[in-house]
Amino acid sequence: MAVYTHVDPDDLAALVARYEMGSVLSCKGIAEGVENSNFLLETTGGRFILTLYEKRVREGDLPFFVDLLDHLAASGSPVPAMIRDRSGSAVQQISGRAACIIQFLPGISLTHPTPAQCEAAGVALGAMHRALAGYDGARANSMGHRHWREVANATGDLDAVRPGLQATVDEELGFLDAHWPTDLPAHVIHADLFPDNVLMLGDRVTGLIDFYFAASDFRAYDLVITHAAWTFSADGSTCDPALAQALMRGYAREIALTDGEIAALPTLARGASLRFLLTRAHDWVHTPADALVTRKDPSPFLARLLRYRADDAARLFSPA
Ligand SMILES: Nc1ncnc2c1ncn2[C@@H]1O[C@H](COP(=O)(O)OP(=O)(O)OP(=O)(O)O)[C@@H](O)[C@H]1O
Ligand SMILES: N[C@@H](CCO)C(=O)O
Repeated sequence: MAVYTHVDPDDLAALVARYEMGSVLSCKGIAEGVENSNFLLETTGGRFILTLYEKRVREGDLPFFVDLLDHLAASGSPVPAMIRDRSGSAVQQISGRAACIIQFLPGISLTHPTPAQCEAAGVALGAMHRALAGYDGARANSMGHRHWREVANATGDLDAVRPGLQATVDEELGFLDAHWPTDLPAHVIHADLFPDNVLMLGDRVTGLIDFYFAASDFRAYDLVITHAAWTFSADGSTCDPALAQALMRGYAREIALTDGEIAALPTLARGASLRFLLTRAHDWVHTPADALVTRKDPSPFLARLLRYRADDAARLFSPA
C-alpha cells in the first residue's frame, strides 16, 4: 500500500457514520505497498483498513472482489471481510476515489520467510485454490499475459530503466507469445501472493490480503508467482532450494499438479517474472513525485527471469 490520495477528516467522519463502527479515533497512512492508498483506521468500534482504489483497480470490479472474499471466508480461508454499511453497501466514495473499509486481521508481513513459513504459505495457497475451484465468479485477467506488451509500451523506453532491458523484454514477449500454455486447470486466482500479502504469526497464516489482481487464470500461474515472490534472494539472482522445496511441498499437500502443469512451470514462471518486471518498470517511470510510496526496483525480477530461463529451471520446482 501507499498513500496517493489524502482524506479530509470531515469526509472520513461522514463515511464512518454510515457504518455500525462508532466514531473515528485515528486514521494513519500506511507506507507499505504500491498500488492503492491505505490507512489504518481506528474507531470506537475497533480497528479497520481503509482502502482508496487507485490506478490499477477498476471501480466496476469491486463487487467481484467483495463477492470473492465472501466466498473465500465462507470456505474457511483467512481473508478479511469488506465491511458493509447500514444499507448493505461495501463500496463507497471518498476524496474522488472508490473506497472500502476492510476488516483488520492480526499478523505480520514477513520480509525473510523461513522454510516452515514457505511451507505454510504453500498450504494456504493450495487450500485457497481448492476453495476457488468451486467458485463460479470470473474476471478477465487485466494483468495477464495478453496485456504485458501494453504495459511495456506504456512504460516508454525500457532502456532508460536499465540499459539493454528493451531487447530482453521484446525477446521474452516473443517467446511467451509462442509458448504460453492454453489448456491448464484454471479458476480465479490471487495473482499477487507476495510475502507482504500474507499475514503470519510464527508459522501460522493469519491473513491472505490484497485480492485486487484476482482474476481467472491458470492455478499453476498463481503458484509460480508465489514461488518467484517467496523463494529468491533479495536481488533475485538465487532461488533458495530449501524455501522452494518447502513451498512446493506445502502446496502439494492440498493440490496434485497435473503433468501438463509441471511441464509448464518454467514458462509460467518466466511470465510471472516479466509481469512484475514490467509493472515495476512502469511505476519506476510514472509514479507521481508527491506520492507517499517507495517504488519497487524492477531489477530483481529481471534476475528471476534469467534464472527461470536456465536449462535446469525445472528443478527449482521440485518438492524434494
Ligand atoms: N486486512 C488487513 N489487516 C491487517 N493489515 C492489513 C490489511 N490489509 C492491509 N494491511 C497492511 O497494509 C499493508 C499494505 O497492504 P496491501 O499489500 O494490500 O497494499 P497494496 O498497495 O495493494 O500493495 P501491493 O504492493 O502488495 O500490491 C500490508 O502489508 C499490511 O501490513
Ligand atoms: N506485488 C507487486 C506489486 C503489485 O503489482 C510487486 O511487488 O511488484
